[in-house]
Amino acid sequence: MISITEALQLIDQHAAQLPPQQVAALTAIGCLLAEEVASDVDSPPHDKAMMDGYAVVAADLASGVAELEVIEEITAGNMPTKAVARSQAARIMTGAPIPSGADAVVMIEQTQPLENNRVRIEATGIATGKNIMPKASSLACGVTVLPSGKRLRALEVGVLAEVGRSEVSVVPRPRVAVLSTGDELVDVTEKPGPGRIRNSNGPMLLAQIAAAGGVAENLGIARDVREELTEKIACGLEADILVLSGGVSAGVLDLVPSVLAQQQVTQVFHKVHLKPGKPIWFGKRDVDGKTTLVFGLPGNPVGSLVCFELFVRRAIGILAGLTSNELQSAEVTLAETFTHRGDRPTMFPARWADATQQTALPLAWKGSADLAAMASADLLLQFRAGDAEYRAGDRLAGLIL
Ligand SMILES: Nc1nc2c(c(=O)[nH]1)N[C@H]1C(S)=C(S)[C@@H](COP(=O)(O)OP(=O)(O)OC[C@H]3O[C@@H](n4cnc5c(N)ncnc54)[C@H](O)[C@@H]3O)O[C@H]1N2
Ligand code: MOO
Repeated sequence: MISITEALQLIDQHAAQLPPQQVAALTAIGCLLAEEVASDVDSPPHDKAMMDGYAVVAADLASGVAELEVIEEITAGNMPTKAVARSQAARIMTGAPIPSGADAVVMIEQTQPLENNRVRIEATGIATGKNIMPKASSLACGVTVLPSGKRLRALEVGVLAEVGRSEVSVVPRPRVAVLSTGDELVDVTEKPGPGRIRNSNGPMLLAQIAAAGGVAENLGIARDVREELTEKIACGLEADILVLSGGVSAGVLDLVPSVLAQQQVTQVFHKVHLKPGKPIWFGKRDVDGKTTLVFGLPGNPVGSLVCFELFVRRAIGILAGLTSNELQSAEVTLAETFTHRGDRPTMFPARWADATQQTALPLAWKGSADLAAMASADLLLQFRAGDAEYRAGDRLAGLIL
């Protein structure tokens, strides 16, 4: 059986960044930019008023007081039609182009309208450039605004819009299909009959995929029947990653590994020295230039959750172009003494013990099938194999949920 570290190394070896795709900028939040984006405009496109007021010749305000002739009104979106000469002013709104001849803007609050298109201004410190943003001072046409490799946030979508880009080339979100297997499973909408339980792993995995930046595809439930599994797995192999839940340990109905082998999925590893999640299966299919990574997650809900957070999330990250920095796990401090018993390294649910999320406390937890207790968990703490007493202040690897 391999270790968690070896399993992660194998995933790193077999997962590769997806080829870039042109997508709508609005759908690209969280994606890695796969091109250099340059501006096709100057920003601002003209010397622009930064205040509502009057465009003036600064020299007219040298004494701090002036009465000027108002020659026109310029609103944002319109071009001036007249030049401003000495002793003249143009009424101007924020964002509007500065008329030729004017070299400063006086705020409306420092002015008083007079009869016959005249204005009185009382304002000190009106020098050339006052309240004007020069053309192209934010961005010049042709200049790179976003480098390739930048992760897109909402603000980058704004920058893309400013430079006329509604579509952009990015490393796309991986498509991840989920198939829950097991005769005992009923859909969330059904009341389970005798011997049956609801399929909680399916919806949980779909939600985990979305949270990890993947595009989730629901393949529903497959019975432990070879034909049904074969058909649904074939469908799932169209995705970038296929995640199966259940049927990977050693039960009589655990058909998943053999159905995968039939469909040209090659096993990379089966079973990791880990609790919960030991029976995890990982493989890869390379057919006609199309690669699909396949994870068979243990059916026990916490095993499924943990294996997703440890392994599938990492694979999604690599396909989406995350850097090794972004893939790193956190280190946290144990808040109280804790004795851990077990023969496998264990991902143990814990909650934050302080508001600054520095120290953590393990929860009361009944093991791999106890999903309900997980609802109080903020993170998973990694304890090593073997019985050991940990002290308050000990540093442990933590996986934040
Ligand atoms: N002889 C062995 N038996 C088992 C081993 C082993 O190594 N040798 N490993 C144990 C461990 S650890 C786990 S975890 C489970 C994993 O088994 P499978 O992945 O084959 O999963 P199933 O047997 O189908 O189910 C296990 C458990 O989880 C429940 N389940 C399954 N799917 C769902 C779902 N979608 N939603 C909610 N709950 C689900 C299922 O009813 C079972 O109770 O094997 C141990 N046995
Ligand atoms: O390792 Mo299994 O996932 O306990 O329960």
